[in-house]
Amino acid sequence: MNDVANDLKSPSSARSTPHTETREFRHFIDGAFVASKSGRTFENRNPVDGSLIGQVCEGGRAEVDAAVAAARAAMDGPWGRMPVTQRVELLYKVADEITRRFDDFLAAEVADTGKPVSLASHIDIPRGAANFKVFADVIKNVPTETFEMATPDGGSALNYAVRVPRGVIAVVCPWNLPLLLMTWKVGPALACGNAVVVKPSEETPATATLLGEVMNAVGIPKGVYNVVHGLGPDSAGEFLTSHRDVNAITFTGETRTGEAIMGAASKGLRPVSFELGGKNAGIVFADADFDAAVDGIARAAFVNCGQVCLGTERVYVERPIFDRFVAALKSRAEAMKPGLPQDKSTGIGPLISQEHLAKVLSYYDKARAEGATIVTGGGVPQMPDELRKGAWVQPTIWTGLPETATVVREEIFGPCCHIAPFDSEDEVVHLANDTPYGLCTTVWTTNLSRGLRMGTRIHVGLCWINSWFLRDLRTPFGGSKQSGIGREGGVHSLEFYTELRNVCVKYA
Ligand SMILES: NC(=O)C1=CN([C@@H]2O[C@H](COP(=O)(O)OP(=O)(O)OC[C@H]3O[C@@H](n4cnc5c(N)ncnc54)[C@H](O)[C@@H]3O)[C@@H](O)[C@H]2O)C=CC1
Ligand SMILES: O=C(O)/C=C/C=C(\O)C(=O)O
Repeated sequence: MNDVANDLKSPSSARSTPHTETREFRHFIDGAFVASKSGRTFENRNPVDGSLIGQVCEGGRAEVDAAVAAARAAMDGPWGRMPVTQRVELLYKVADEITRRFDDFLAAEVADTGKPVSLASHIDIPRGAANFKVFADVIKNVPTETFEMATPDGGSALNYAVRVPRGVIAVVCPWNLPLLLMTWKVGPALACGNAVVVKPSEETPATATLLGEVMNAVGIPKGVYNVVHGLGPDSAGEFLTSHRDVNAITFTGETRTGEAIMGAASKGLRPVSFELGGKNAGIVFADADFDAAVDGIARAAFVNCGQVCLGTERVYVERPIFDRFVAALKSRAEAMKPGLPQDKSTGIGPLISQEHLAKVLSYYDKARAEGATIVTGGGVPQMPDELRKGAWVQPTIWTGLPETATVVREEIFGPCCHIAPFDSEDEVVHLANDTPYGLCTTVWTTNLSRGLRMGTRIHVGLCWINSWFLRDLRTPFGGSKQSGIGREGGVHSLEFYTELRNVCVKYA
């Protein structure tokens, strides 16, 4: 899926699931782990077997106020005056400490999500470290503009731009790639000199909490990185995004949640950066390298149990290879063995929760009711007794549905896809673009001209040709239409996490 951090260490072991110990997940505010004033908590359960991992403190207005105040104080303290070179050194240390504690992060992420160790150890945790290193390098190397001008009195003036941090950034996170997506925001925010208040998903509190230990260990000043746990509406998420002393909000998650957060951000006119839902098309032309295309689409549809916003739930295959492609993808889906995260043979983990399982299964039912041919899957796999309470679901492939069918229109966020045949490039461009979303696409062809054309014709923020989820963190990342607002990555992140101030110096 992603090889950006292949140089980073792989784990030797990971704590096994199911869990026998439980623990408490506290907020991390002003450099200290604290419980909620209200004493309210909610459960964190392991989706592999439904076992209790621990209790999570539910933040209210008091915790959000305290975290935002700590972040503001950090901006007014040594952090706000720290030279960029010193900040960069600290961020390298954060990355190194994540790598040193690789096994702890891996165990925490795997317990929260149930995803296979093989996946989390190659994607989630290495990217958690890389997100700090890359943005430390970006901020160190980025120039700003200067303009010299003549003044009316015959003198001169020098204009130069400086990048200043925005201030306190709210970072609202999803559960599908918890450490990766949280640090994708926290890395550049801190590199740019901001302070953050993170609201992790209620489903995955662990790695954001663990990062608090890392921040203290390497000497990030207190108040620079804060975490408040809680839910969304009428809880920490809403309280944070509507807090008047937050200067900007960055969010990854569902489009409807993005709309709610945008409403909150409009009070006080705070800028937002949103990466939202998708209904991404995978397109396979008859001239594609067949095996590579099957491999790419299998990953795009099923990896992380289909819980990737960049995933492919609509596949269009050129008619001459349609039947062969459907058969090959069916074999790939059926070879994905569900099982314990640490088992090397495990090909697919559970969904994140019983609630999400119910949602995905409701789409499986709708597909059946609307007349789909179920090529494979369509239900829940047989699991051994000790895993029966897990959120397991079968990878599923449908054919035969019209473009108006619910599972062809709506984001499911499960390991499933509908495959339809097409007959021409114009037809497939129309089909791919016929959605309110516009996050990404993956196109498979050996015709170079066609590949280049597709790069301009599909209305998305990200277009992969003969690849999928191949990431260079310097590139612009984000969605078009209802899939997002803004771009992050490389210097584009700086556009969101800093403001450019022009300084005009008049001289004789
Ligand atoms: N990366 C993506 O694009 C993701 C998309 N999803 C989609 O969203 C669906 C629902 O999953 P959720 O985790 O419930 O996503 P969500 O968008 O509701 O939640 C994401 C984050 O936003 C917070 N949040 C929710 N409502 C909020 C509000 N009104 N104000 C401030 N913060 C709020 C949540 O607590 C969580 O931290 C999934 O079934 C999937 O379809 C979910 C996770 C990631
Ligand atoms: O590589 C990234 O930065 C992000 C990848 C995936 C998502 O954004 C997502 O699934 O939400």
